[in-house]
Amino acid sequence: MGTILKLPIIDLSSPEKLSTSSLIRQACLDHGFFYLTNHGVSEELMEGVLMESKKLFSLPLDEKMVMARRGFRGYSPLYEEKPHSSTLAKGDSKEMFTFGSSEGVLAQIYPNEWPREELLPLWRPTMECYYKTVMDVGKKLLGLVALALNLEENFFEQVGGFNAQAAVVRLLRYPGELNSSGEVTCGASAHSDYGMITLLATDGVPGLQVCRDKDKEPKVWEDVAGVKGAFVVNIGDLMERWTNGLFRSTMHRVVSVGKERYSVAVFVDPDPNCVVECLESCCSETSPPRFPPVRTKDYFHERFSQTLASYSGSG
Ligand SMILES: O=C(O)CCC(=O)C(=O)O
Ligand SMILES: [Fe+2]
Repeated sequence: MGTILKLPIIDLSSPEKLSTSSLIRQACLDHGFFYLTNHGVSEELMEGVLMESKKLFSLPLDEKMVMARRGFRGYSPLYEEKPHSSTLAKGDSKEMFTFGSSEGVLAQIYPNEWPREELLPLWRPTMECYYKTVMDVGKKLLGLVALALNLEENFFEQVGGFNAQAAVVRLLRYPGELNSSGEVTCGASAHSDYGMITLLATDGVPGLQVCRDKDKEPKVWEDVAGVKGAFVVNIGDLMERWTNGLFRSTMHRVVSVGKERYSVAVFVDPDPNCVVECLESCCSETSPPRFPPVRTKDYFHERFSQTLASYSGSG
């Protein structure tokens, strides 16, 4: 492991909205990563989600394959995802389970897969509770991000950037296998997240690393330590586009440390129909828009079809 990166800590419960939003602005300019504390999701719920996640991944493979991913949601077995940067011939050493809101139009287009109630009775209520609770965090946080960009607090909601039914939760299990040749084994190869913001909870096992300068060779990877009870938050590519590159969607990966690891990533993403266009407040004569407007669903379609084997784009 390399050096540990000291990330800024943002206290979501602070009543000083303006000073919190300026801390967020600085964190997004410098790192694109920060810790979020006092967010209102209880440790009990976070631990409950990790526990239920462990139970799901412990099911026999054929039981998990009944829920195999169609489109965006469901179970993805080991090695299914293979980002461009992957050096592994067989894909990332991780298995995942993705679900979204059970309510609204999107839940009809992309139906959730659930494990059988007889097998895991607490699974669905725990996950649905987590989804709803984290959406409140996402909404509050995006309000502060909007303030950090000198926009109205409800800007992202108004433009469809925040839709409490468009987020997805991804449960991850990294088996932690090590390569006998001494090479780095990636549970998640170097990538940036596609969407707006990601809220990550982990079981405390290390492995997450960021590369602050993706153009520098050789790449410098710094470790992100887990902080108990805190979310690790990072900016995604669509937010980077929105801010004309001002806020950074930082490259990151998960390396194997020889120990099994569980994490839960919540991708707070725009509504599929939301058009993401460089904000005027982030452009000027000397800094013209660097990205053309893009519809979220078209952007995701392109990105997913590059990384997921058998991606069809529909439910
Ligand atoms: O598991 C982690 O710590 C990070 C996962 C991640 O980066 C992702 O799923 O996009
Ligand atoms: Fe990621």
